[in-house]
Order: sequence, then C-alpha cells, then structure tokens
Amino acid sequence: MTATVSIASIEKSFGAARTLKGVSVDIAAGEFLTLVGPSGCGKSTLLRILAGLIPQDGGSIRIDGAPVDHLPPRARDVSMVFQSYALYPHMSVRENIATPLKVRRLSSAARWPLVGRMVPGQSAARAAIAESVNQVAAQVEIEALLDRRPAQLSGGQRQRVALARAMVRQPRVFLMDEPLSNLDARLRVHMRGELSELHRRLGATFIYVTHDQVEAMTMSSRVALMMDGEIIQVATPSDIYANPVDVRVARFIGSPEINLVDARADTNGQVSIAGKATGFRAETVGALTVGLRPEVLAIDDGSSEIVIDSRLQRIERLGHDVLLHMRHDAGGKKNMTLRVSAADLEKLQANGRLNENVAIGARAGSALLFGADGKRLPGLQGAAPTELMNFAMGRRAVGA
Ligand SMILES: Nc1ncnc2c1ncn2[C@@H]1O[C@H](COP(=O)(O)OP(=O)(O)OP(=O)(O)O)[C@@H](O)[C@H]1O
Repeated sequence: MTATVSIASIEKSFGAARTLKGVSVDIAAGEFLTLVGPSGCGKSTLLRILAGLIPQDGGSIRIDGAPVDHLPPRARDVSMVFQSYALYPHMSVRENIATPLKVRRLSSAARWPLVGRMVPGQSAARAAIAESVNQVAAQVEIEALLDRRPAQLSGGQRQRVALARAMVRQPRVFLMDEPLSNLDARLRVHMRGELSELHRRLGATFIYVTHDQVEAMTMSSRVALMMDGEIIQVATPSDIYANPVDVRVARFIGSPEINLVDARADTNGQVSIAGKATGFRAETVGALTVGLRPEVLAIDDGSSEIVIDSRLQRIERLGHDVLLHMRHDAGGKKNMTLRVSAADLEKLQANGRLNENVAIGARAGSALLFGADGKRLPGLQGAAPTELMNFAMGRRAVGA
C-alpha cells in the first residue's frame, strides 16, 4: 500500500503571520521524504494540513492524483504519528492499537465495551481486528506489552505502540511529526535504524518532520529543507550536503557547521580572502562567501590552493576523527572547525602548535561559493576537479 503525494502551492496564515508561503513538492510512491528546518519554519503546519487536521488557505493536496482537500482526516488514508504519541492513557496497549480499526470497522453500538458484544454480526469483525493487532504488535516487537497501560511503558515502548497504532490501518501514507524527539539520544539512534527498516518493509510513503538534520540525513530518500514558510531545496541527503543551493542550506546541513569566510572578487573576478589573492576567479564581482566543510580543510603542507592564517585554540577528540577549533581574522565567522584524522593531529602536536599561528588550507575545488544574496555561485575557475570534494564528502559519515 503506497501512494504519491502532490503538494501544490500551499498557503497558510495565522492572523497576520504568513506561515506557509506557497509550498510545493511532489513525493514519489514509497519515498521517505523528510521535511527539515529550524523551529517555527512551518513543518508541522504543513504536516497537519496533509493529515486534514487544519485547512489550508490556498493550494491543493493530491494523494495518488486525487484531490483530498475536501476530505476529513479519516477519509484520506493517511496515519499520523505525533511527537507526544497521543496514546489513550486509560486504555491498554491492545485497545490503543485496535481503536483506529474499531472506529472504521465496527458500528457505533458495537464499539461499546459491554453492549458491543451483544450486537449481532460483529464478532467476525472483532476477530479480524484482534488478528490485525497481533500482527502489527509482532512487527514492532511489543507482543509482551499488549495488556499494559501507556503509563507502564518506557518512552521507546510508547513510541512503538504509537507506530503500531499508525500501521494497523495499513495506510498508504505515514505522516510523522518529530516521533523520536522524546527519546534519549541512544534510543533515538536505535529507532532511526528501526524506522528506516520499517519503511523498507512496509513500502509505504513516509513524510517525516524533524528539526534534526542528522535524522533527516540518515533516514530519508530525499530531504526537503524548509525555512520561513518555504521549501528552499529538495534533494537526496548526499546531494543537499555536497550541492546546497543557498548558504542557509549549507549552514543547516552538516555537523559541525560549514565554515564561512568573507571574500571579494575584483572586476576581473579574481578572488581574494583577507586581502590576499587566491589565484582563482569567480563568476561574480564584489562580496562573496567561501564555504569550506570541516573535512576539506587541513593544516597547510604547502600544497593548499586556498590558505587561511589561523590560530589553533582547542582540540576535540572524537575517537577516529579530531576536531580542531581555530580562530582567524579573514572575515566572516571568526571561528573555523577542521575535521582531521588522529594521525594528522599527531603531526600537528609534534610541531607544538597549540595557541600558535597555523596556516590552514583547502583545495580550491572543495570550496562552495555563495553570492551576496546567499545564492550558490559556480565554483572557482581553474580549481581542482570537483571529484576531490566528492571524495572528501563520501569518506565521512554525514553528521557523524
Ligand atoms: N494554531 C496556531 N495559531 C497561531 N499560530 C500558529 C498556530 N500553529 C502554528 N502557528 C505558528 O506558525 C509557525 C509555524 O509553526 P509550526 O509548528 O508549523 O513550526 P515547526 O517548523 O513545526 O516548528 P517546531 O519544530 O518548533 O515544531 C510558528 O510561528 C507558530 O507559532
């Protein structure tokens, strides 16, 4: 059971505030699309509109080509999993999971606990519901918890119950609003893997909302980055990392954050950083920003094409990798982070350079350029091949 979802020009205002500014995105059947963006950008509002919980002011939603704008939530064939799980506290896990099916398959009289058993012709429906509940409970491994109440469960177990309740109707589309954010860090990492696996097994379309870029990057087929009521870029995780269309995307995706350095291109496009010519040309004139991911920077061994004088301030050991926190005076953000291997660190310490001036550098082909308006510019001319950048990106786990 799966479906395409087409979101076209969705508008929504709350009072004078325009929360969604004509949002459009087409989602393929079986895709795992994540809406990611900072708090307040409108992600949850869009998801609620998709679910039919609130009406949009303009634009249209189609599921498998058919407009659903006029349909109430129940008739849209979508299931939503909330951050709060929204379980019924007075019901057992079994009853919580069965509720969506009871609402759909049993007459209103038959839903009453005692009276219901006397309503003729409903026992087959009850047996089928019990069977469906057992099946989904097995899928998310909560069979042993079916007779407990939500208060008797851990956060992770509640999360599974909420998933099971969403799954039991076999919807074509799952909508998930920050479903992992109430879990501790370790469990969140575990559940990321489980959700990806569940998505693969079910083959349904998942639309997932999070403000956590690591969640977005690790689970999704594609990531839609939202800011201030607009989708700025929709791309695969590796593409949005390597080819951000906008400096805001470059900053939001990637951890540690991309380093941004002020630069200028003269009337011939010759680029200089901190007044020093780089020997490269950009297809622009005036102010620009050079973006350098932490892993494309290294201590300069004389071969770097872009060199920035910095001071090493702090060393943060992450195990295999090490982060070097530097300060520089080249303009832009004064702090710069390098991700190097532990072996590189050895070399650096041998030189006894902590708190001393260190030249750091990158290949010009690894730089991402952004114009004064924040939009991405073509790379530096005469730069090293972009394969170098792709190699550097591919070698590192995103957001690790
Ligand atoms: N019912 C409402 N009435 C008034 N304003 C609302 C309502 N719902 C949302 N908003 C506002 O719309 C904006 C977007 O909210 P939304 O919940 O969609 O953001 P979000 O991106 O999901 O953020 P978060 O990650 O914090 O949940 C916010 O400024 C919010 O205050």
